[in-house]
Amino acid sequence: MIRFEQVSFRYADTAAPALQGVDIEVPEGELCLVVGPSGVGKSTLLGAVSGLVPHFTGGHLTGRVTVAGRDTRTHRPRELADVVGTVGQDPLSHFVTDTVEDELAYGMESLGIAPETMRRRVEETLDLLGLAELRDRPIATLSGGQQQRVAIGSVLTVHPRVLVLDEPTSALDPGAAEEVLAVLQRLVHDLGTTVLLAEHRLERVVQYADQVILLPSPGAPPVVGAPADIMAVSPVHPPVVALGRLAGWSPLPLSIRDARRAAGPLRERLADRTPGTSGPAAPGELLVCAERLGVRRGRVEALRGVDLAVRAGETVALMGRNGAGKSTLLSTLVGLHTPAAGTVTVGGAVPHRTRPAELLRRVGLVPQEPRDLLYADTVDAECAAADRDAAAPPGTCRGLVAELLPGIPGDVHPRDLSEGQRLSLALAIVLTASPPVLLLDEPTRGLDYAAKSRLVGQLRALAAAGHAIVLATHDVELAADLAHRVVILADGEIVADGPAADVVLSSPAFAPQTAKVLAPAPWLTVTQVTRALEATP
Ligand SMILES: Nc1ncnc2c1ncn2[C@@H]1O[C@H](COP(=O)(O)OP(=O)(O)OP(=O)(O)O)[C@@H](O)[C@H]1O
Ligand SMILES: Nc1ncnc2c1ncn2[C@@H]1O[C@H](COP(=O)(O)OP(=O)(O)OP(=O)(O)O)[C@@H](O)[C@H]1O
Repeated sequence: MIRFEQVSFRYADTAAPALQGVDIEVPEGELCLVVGPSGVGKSTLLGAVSGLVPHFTGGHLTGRVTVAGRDTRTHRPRELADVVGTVGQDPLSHFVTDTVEDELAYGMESLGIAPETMRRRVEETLDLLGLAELRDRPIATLSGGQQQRVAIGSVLTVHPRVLVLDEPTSALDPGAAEEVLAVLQRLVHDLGTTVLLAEHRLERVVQYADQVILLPSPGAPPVVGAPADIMAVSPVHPPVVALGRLAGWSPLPLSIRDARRAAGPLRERLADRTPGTSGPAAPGELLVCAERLGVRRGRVEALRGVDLAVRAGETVALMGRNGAGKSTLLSTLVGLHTPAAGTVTVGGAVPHRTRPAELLRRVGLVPQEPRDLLYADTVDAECAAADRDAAAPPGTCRGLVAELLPGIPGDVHPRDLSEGQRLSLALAIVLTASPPVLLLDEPTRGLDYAAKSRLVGQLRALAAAGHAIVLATHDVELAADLAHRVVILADGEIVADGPAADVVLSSPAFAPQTAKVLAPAPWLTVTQVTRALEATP
């Protein structure tokens, strides 16, 4: 259904090819997963299938890509739209209408599908993706995850034969991610749809894949094979595979269920050991304080009666369903919303009444969309500006970028970075100022496991140095690894607030893979298990 014949591709004005020697075939009715480190070329590969590469990106493509027999070089994306449905990494840039319902219908309208079929499919999709209550909403007022649901829905309604999805679950809460993957699997099984999907959070997807395409390093040809075979050698792999490799399980399990079956001996070896405690060394001064906080966004009561206290040295993960109010809480802490009720202070200042320049010295936010933070023409200029703004020694920001994700060129436009590269840049800019309170909205979108673990290392060091860190995340593995405390928001209210281990272990939705495999023992991460096995008994 999708065929690459000796494909290489180079973006204009770049030295190295983004893709080289790609010779692969995806049969009809398969779910094929594209994996590999950040910036390796996954989005580029997907773009070559939907025709965005090279028609919209420019650059030079050699070899041949065909989809359902159509050559994507001679067919523009519009001429492929009846066969290929695409969801990109940045849904906002793809929306063509204003409201949820119009967006779901748009693709069908442009293909001339009958009105009664359109009505039915819109209703089905609203239910399927939990969007019914939001049907009349302007898309611009939706939360990040709600927007991603609309983007997915808008391609599903068309029933294309091929779906190309670039990190489709990156902004979804764990429950919604599972639902979307169940829907995709049903399309593959029942309708013979072919799905090509790139994803970093392999724990969410690898068990659904028929085939895995691994891009091991930039410009290297892909390695293709059965999921278990590729996971045995892949530099990127989910915690369940890391556990399996550590314990020498064969065959290598990809699902929690298979791992639990193999885990008996490991459980015994761990029986008399305990994971170290993960509290902050000594929680210090109160840096963030919200009391009975209420915030309205348009007609929506986005936060209600929120009490939150965060002290120096603490790392708090904010979790909860899409639209629960996580981003609203973070942006209120940097003064972007005036509370409708209650009080809020950050480092002793009232955010919405404090001048931005003054507030910057107390608190920094890495927004959900890193682009909101970037305005210079090159990575180097962006870094130089960050050093100046923060009065940091020249080179500080560039050094942080290199530490988070090596290999990002200095002379490219931030617009031309991959998703993970752009996020690393935004993180580095905020870390340059090293504010006492650090807020991060979904800080691991687009990051590979190695980049994520370097980020965890840096944030741990900042917490140990007395910074207070609050991060909104759907990444249960990140929360389990990094957070001292987990706070769960539901519909604008706090419904749980406690030590990370207690909160994530008490709910299957928020439990990391290691915990599920080794339950009831309270292990959260592969790192904890590795350390315990290495320690002499
Ligand atoms: N328009 C462009 N112009 C120049 N270089 C580009 C452009 N788009 C992407 N690149 C570069 O091509 C390489 C591959 O990018 P791509 O977005 O395909 O990676 P990716 O594997 O999808 O990354 P991520 O996991 O971070 O989303 C990166 O080094 C990126 O900087
Ligand atoms: N400008 C706006 N006008 C009206 N409602 C809004 C606006 N912005 C956000 N909302 C609503 O406020 C609620 C909280 O949104 P928020 O972005 O804080 O959620 P979130 O927990 O961060 O979600 P996600 O996990 O999807 O990022 C949602 O129901 C959202 O639809």
